[in-house]
Amino acid sequence: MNKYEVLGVVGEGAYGVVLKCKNKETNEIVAIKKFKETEDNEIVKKSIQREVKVLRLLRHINIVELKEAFKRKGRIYLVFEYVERNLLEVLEASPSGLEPLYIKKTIFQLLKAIYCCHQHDIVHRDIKPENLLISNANVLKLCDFGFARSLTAQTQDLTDYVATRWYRAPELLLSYSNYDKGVDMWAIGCLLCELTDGNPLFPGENEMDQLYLIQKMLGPLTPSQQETFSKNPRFLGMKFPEISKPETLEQRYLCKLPKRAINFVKGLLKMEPSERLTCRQALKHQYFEDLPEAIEFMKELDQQIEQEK
Ligand SMILES: Oc1ccc(-c2ccc(-c3cc(Nc4ccc(CNC5CC5)cc4)n[nH]3)cc2)c(O)c1
Repeated sequence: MNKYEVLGVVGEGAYGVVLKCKNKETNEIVAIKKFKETEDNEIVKKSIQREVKVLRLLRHINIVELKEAFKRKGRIYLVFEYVERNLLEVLEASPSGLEPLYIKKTIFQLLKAIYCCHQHDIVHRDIKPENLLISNANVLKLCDFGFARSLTAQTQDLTDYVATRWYRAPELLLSYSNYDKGVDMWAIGCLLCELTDGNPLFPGENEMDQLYLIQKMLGPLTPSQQETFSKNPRFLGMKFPEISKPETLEQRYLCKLPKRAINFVKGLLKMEPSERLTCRQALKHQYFEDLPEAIEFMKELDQQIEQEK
């Protein structure tokens, strides 16, 4: 850390802290994640190794770049590119929501980042405004893979999973084992709605309230989700309040989103994970068909699909 000057804190969590730093030799501004635990803690060491392995896999313009990793006095440091702001700050500057074209461009960039993750069988699991960085040129950079997991990983060490509740898919709220790429698609649906009017779609105050708000808009849990709920000791003896006045997505966003955008969100917010749009299907959705960068990307994607055949 001698070659870096600490300029401030940009993020803090159970893991440690993310610092804004300047490289004294090059004057480059970077973000450095400093882990709280030393490498003596074997569980933490394995978790950091997994995080670095994931980060080294994911090289993409819309994913924040890991520049280097080093150890000093038993502590591990990850050096990343620094980006000027996050989407939470952009939202806070526009409390009634963002411009429709800005939303479309931002969501399309996020889908490209998640497509890169999903192609490597990596699920981010914590998509939210704080984890979406926005450069001065409005380039989106997905960050913080602290909760990302490889679907091919044998271990299901999910006890540490405390990602943000408001963007969590029903299957994650009900259990921590059977999740897949659909949890990221759900979060993107929640995010698009929030960018539209500045209000979180499902601001649950606890896990029961979260599940209640979801069902109030999207209908009841699926039979298998209801079975998981009834067997989960965390919810023993609990029942959902009667849903007096359900409000559909259409009712809530009819005057705020065009029909195509509402169809797109409905494709992401399916209660049954297997019915949700995949990232590839989302990228090809009608909602993006008037976006020039989408037309170009579709050509590349179709060529890639042809090559994969
Ligand atoms: O596994 C991991 C762990 C950490 C990261 C990570 C990498 C880079 C960053 C980062 C943050 C950042 N810039 C930034 C972040 C947050 C803000 C919000 N305002 C802050 C509070 C004063 C403003 C700017 N640039 N780069 C943050 C997290 C990562 O991408 C993956």
